[in-house]
Amino acid sequence: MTCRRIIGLTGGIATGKSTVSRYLAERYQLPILDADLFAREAVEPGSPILQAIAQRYGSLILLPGGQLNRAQLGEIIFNQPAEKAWVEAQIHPYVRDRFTQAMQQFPDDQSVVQAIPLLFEADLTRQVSEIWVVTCSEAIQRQRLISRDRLSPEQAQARIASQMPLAAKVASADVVLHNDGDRQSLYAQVDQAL
Ligand SMILES: CC(C)(COP(=O)(O)OP(=O)(O)OC[C@H]1O[C@@H](n2cnc3c(N)ncnc32)[C@H](O)[C@@H]1O)[C@@H](O)C(=O)NCCC(=O)NCCS
Ligand SMILES: Nc1ncnc2c1ncn2[C@@H]1O[C@H](COP(=O)(O)OP(=O)(O)OP(=O)(O)O)[C@@H](O)[C@H]1O
Repeated sequence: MTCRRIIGLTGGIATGKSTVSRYLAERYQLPILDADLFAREAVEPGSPILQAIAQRYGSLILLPGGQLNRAQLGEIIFNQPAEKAWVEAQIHPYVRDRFTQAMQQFPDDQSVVQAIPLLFEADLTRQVSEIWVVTCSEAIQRQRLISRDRLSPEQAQARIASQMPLAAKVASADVVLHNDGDRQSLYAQVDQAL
């Protein structure tokens, strides 16, 4: 019998998922598969998905080097739900396939962390064996988002509002990590959960 754990790590935007996954990788040597990285891969220059995006929004959605202008696409999708749905319909199937493919490289008994911001929204909960939700108060979330991504309060609010409410994610979690304090307090909760 294997005692493999496939940890689905999620939470709200800027609540601390990457901080937890970095710690799990460094302290416990757990492999991390990151949906945000796969989603970036999906829109690399030359990819059919980036071509479809440029066709829909015009070439101004591309930077001079041909890369996606992420700030501009963010402005579109976090303010227009129908465009968010269209972009997700392009990118999510690619991300799903990448998870399936990436999992094949691990032996059956290897525990793995899947960091997926939209674990619930994209209905990916069945591919993990337990769900960890990183949460914090909305005031702290907004402040961390504004400082990290240099957003206005309105932009930060639109991004937070575009996700399922954090309380609903917390209610469906197997493990809840409260990230209102310092990093050491967050790491202590991770140690406990493992
Ligand atoms: C809009 C984009 C270009 C903004 O890029 P940017 O570099 O500013 O942010 P980044 O990709 O690092 O994402 C930061 C965070 O935003 C949140 N977020 C990203 N996409 C979404 C979305 N579709 N819905 C809600 N929240 C989202 C997540 O919490 C994520 O961790 C980018 O997020 C994107 O391509 N999103 C659509 C693809 C997607 O759904 N990705 C989520 C993982 S599958
Ligand atoms: N306990 C903490 N104390 C202070 N700063 C923190 C703490 N936890 C996270 N941060 C900072 O808050 C910001 C958001 O954290 P992080 O990038 O880990 O969130 P995330 O959930 O991965 O975000 P996203 O959904 O946007 O990918 C980062 O700048 C990070 O350094």
